[in-house]
Amino acid sequence: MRTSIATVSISGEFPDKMAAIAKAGFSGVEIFENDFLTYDASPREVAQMARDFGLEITLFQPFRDFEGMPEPHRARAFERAQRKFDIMGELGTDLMLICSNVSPISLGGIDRAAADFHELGDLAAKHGVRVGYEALAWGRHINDHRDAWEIVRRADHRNVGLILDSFHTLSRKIDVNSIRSIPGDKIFIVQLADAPLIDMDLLYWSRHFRNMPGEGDLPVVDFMRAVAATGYDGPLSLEIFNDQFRGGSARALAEDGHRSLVYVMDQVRRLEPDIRIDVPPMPDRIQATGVSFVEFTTAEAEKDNLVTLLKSLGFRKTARHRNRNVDLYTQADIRIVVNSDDSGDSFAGSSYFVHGTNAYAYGMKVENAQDALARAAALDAPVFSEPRRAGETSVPAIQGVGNGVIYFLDDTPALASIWDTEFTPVDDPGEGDAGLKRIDHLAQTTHYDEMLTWLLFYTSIFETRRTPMVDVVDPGGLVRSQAIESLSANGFRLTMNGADSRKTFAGKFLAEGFGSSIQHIAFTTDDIFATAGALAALDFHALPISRNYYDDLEARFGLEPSFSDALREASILYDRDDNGEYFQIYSRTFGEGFFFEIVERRGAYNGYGAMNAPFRIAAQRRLLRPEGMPKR
Ligand SMILES: O=C(O)c1ccc(O)c(O)c1
Ligand SMILES: [Mg+2]
Repeated sequence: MRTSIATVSISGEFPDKMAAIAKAGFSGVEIFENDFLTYDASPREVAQMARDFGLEITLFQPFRDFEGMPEPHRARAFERAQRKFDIMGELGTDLMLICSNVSPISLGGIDRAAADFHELGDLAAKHGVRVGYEALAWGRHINDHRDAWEIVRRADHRNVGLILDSFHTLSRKIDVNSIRSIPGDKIFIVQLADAPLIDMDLLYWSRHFRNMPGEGDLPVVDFMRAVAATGYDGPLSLEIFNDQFRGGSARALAEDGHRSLVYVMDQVRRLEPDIRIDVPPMPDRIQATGVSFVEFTTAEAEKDNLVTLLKSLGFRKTARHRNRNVDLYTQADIRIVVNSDDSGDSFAGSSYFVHGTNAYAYGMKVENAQDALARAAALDAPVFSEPRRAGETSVPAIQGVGNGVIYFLDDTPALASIWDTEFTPVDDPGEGDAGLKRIDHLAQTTHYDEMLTWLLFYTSIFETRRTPMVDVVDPGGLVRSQAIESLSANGFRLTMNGADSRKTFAGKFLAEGFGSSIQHIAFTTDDIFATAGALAALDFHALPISRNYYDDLEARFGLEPSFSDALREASILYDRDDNGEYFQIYSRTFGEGFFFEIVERRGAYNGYGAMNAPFRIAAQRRLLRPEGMPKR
């Protein structure tokens, strides 16, 4: 598979862009003319730079307002083209993109445009180059790839072909199956971009909101299925105009881009088994069935706070690692590993050193851990391993958000028995159970501009879907929240919270913990009131919630006062929708803003209580104030 990306899609100066593009594994690059014009180097130097990075220049673009012009503009357009063809010779690329004319003085007319292209084809042939015609969704006369194809067909020149761009076709909801009847060898290059569904002007949407395939809402896979059916086997090139990306990390953007192309083609191959698709074979998206454990790294001197909190949640120390200063706390199907191993050769130790106490790793339950590793690796996820000591199992693992570790656990004997082979049981009666049953979800906090990266990471590797993004208002700014969840109930659930401002509660966590990581873990109970009672006996201190919240809740849902009193007394938050009910209790925070949540889902409630989040945040912020509560 030849992969390419336009220089506009990546932040930075020309050499930074090229370096990031090459490193992420692309075979080619589209030179966006403005990036070239504003960079102070000759075309030959740029050609050399691309060669040095091992990149083919797949396309030079865009050339604007060419076809259907009245004289003298028409003659000038040909002169301009000739100049660009000369530059292309020096750049060492043979393909130029001509986007459909937007000029108000352009005349229109399919045959006029075809005649212009035929003549341009002759000029291109003299220069040993080819031109491809792309219908901009907002083109003056041509805004549909079917019309662009008709012009190319009538131009009937071997140096003139069609360029397809998923955004222009999909933004106008043009039937992608119309692509299937175009000969593959007349499609000179295919550009791919996705975008979130936003109802706005097409040009503005295209220039500011495009994103990588799989990050948005457009059916890019259907588009590519149709392209694949034509027999097209040229480069797949990303062309992403995005305001946020312009200021993002070149390396991360290039990596996301490469992952998105591999992911698209993997899906196309599964949906079109009879078409040869050149993408490395890999297992299908991995079904995650839950979280088997979460591991905290901490230090001996610091672990008491965490352990006290765990005990107040009804956890009991049930085992200790045979070789290391690592304890296992359990309750029903929940395992919390507390790692204060400071022997110096462990990743846990270095994570503690950088971030302090944090939930740096978790174990994901999958059917086949090796398959999970293979798929993640094929999608460019960093494979994680560290030195093992005698008697320790190597668990397949990758690194994800904030370099945190995701271990894959399945039922093969070595992995299923790890808690027995690596740990020795401890006889600690504990102080009582709180009725917590399993991990409902993990919540990862990231910088807002990393959210798309991690959404793509999770949805491309695992069989998950993302829920719509919700805005959570924190008095210090907006936090955007989106969940990633398995398609089956009781599978894997994770929420991502993206913070822009360090004045938000989530933003403070990022700033003080030095980066993205798990900020909270939610456990399930089957009986929230019984759990609240048990927690009180364990000296657990729930996050206190304001009285105003309960007054509003009662009014909003028409609750019985006795019911809302019971919620208030136990500091339980409540939500309800057509599917069922949701109850939440939060712990107070520890460390740099980490906390636990306990939830009960009744009926088929499938959300995360988003409307309660501002109340939770306000309560957490109140506790952050040194005096606790404002003076009256
Ligand atoms: O927004 C534009 O002008 C523009 C230019 C070139 C392209 O290939 C494209 O898809 C859009
Ligand atoms: Mg384009």
